[in-house]
Amino acid sequence: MKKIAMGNDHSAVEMKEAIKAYVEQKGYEVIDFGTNSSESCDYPVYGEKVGRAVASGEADYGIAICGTGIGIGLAAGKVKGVLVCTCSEPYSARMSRRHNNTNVLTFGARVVGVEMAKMIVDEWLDNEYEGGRHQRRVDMIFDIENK
Ligand SMILES: O=C[C@H](O)[C@H](O)[C@H](O)COP(=O)(O)O
Repeated sequence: MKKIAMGNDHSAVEMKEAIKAYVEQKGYEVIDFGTNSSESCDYPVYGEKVGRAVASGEADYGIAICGTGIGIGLAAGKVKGVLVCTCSEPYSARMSRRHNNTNVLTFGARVVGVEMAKMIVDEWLDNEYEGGRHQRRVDMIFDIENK
């Protein structure tokens, strides 16, 4: 069973619960890094946890949610080996898998509703990386990390 690391800040507890149930229903196991409280907290903590789980291989994919998806995505993307897709519509989610081989998806609980989030998650999880010419470009991104 493929594993998804999930993390979120205080703005996205309800969204996380809805998406967690949705991906479990799709057949994934979820590793939930929290937060599970609506008390104000700092999204970099949870972005890093998701990023590290994916980079280490503990999880196959990561889904991280904050108010906009931006801050938690910036944090997850600082972990070496992580490629983040922050998006608010399904087309970008789809293409980020097919062309960019992203391994962490983020979106904003204050930006999209649950049904749009499910569509984004579907496109992201149900599409495969195409490789080929795209691998050269993805390798170039990782080269930047090593400079
Ligand atoms: O990118 C950051 C996220 O959108 C946070 O969820 C947001 O900044 C939290 O804002 P506040 O502390 O006002 O709830």
